[in-house]
Amino acid sequence: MNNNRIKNLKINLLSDHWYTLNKLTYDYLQSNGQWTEVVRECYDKGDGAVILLFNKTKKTVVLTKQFRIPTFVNGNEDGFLIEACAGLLDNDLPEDCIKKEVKEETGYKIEHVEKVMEAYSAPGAVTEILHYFIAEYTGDMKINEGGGAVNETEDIEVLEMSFESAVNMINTGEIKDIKTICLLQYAQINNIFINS
Ligand SMILES: Nc1nc2c(ncn2[C@@H]2O[C@H](COP(=O)(O)OP(=O)(O)O[C@H]3O[C@H](CO)[C@@H](O)[C@H](O)[C@@H]3O)[C@@H](O)[C@H]2O)c(=O)[nH]1
Ligand SMILES: [Mg+2]
Repeated sequence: MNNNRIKNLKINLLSDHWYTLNKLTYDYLQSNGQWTEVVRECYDKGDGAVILLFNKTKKTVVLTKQFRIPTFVNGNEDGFLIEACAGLLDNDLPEDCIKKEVKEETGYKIEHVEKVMEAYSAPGAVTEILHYFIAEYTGDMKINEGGGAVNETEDIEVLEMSFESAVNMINTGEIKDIKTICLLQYAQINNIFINS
């Protein structure tokens, strides 16, 4: 951390029941030359990784569907969200984390992943940086049903659909998850079904 426009950073813990919510107080040097005290709440749930699994021959992708309570209390009628497979890093490297999540959530055992970008998920309030990957999958890589880690009470449906329908679901609003939209649009822009 290195920025001569902030000083006196104080961190006060508000909650650490599961992840960590802190209140950060700091002095910020505005562009007009004045120092002002700023208070911001900052939610630290760790960093994560996400992946778009795609099959070039079938022109399909594998996505997941699960209940997401924050969306249920904010306009998502049944609370179920279609997402690219993703997980929290815990203490793993992003590449190791995403291979583990793919196996747990979708049942595919993948060896090769390609990192395509990193991005902050919600920089005004959440610390998370997300590592974005793509990888090819084939039927013979399927080693179990997926569905998520039982001991974490995950209940994940695995969806395989054409890339075209997935992209169309962004337009219809059936896909409304930012990391998933980013990856599908990355795939479109970079023609991954043709080039990679
Ligand atoms: N008991 C309890 N369990 C929790 C809580 N919050 C999360 N969990 C559990 O922690 C596990 C997290 O599962 P992962 O697959 O590792 O993460 P994820 O929820 O899919 O998160 C991914 O998507 C997020 C949303 O887009 C990303 O923010 C995140 O970085 C990651 O990519 C799940 O079993 C979930 O039930 C909580 O407050 N209490
Ligand atoms: Mg997950």
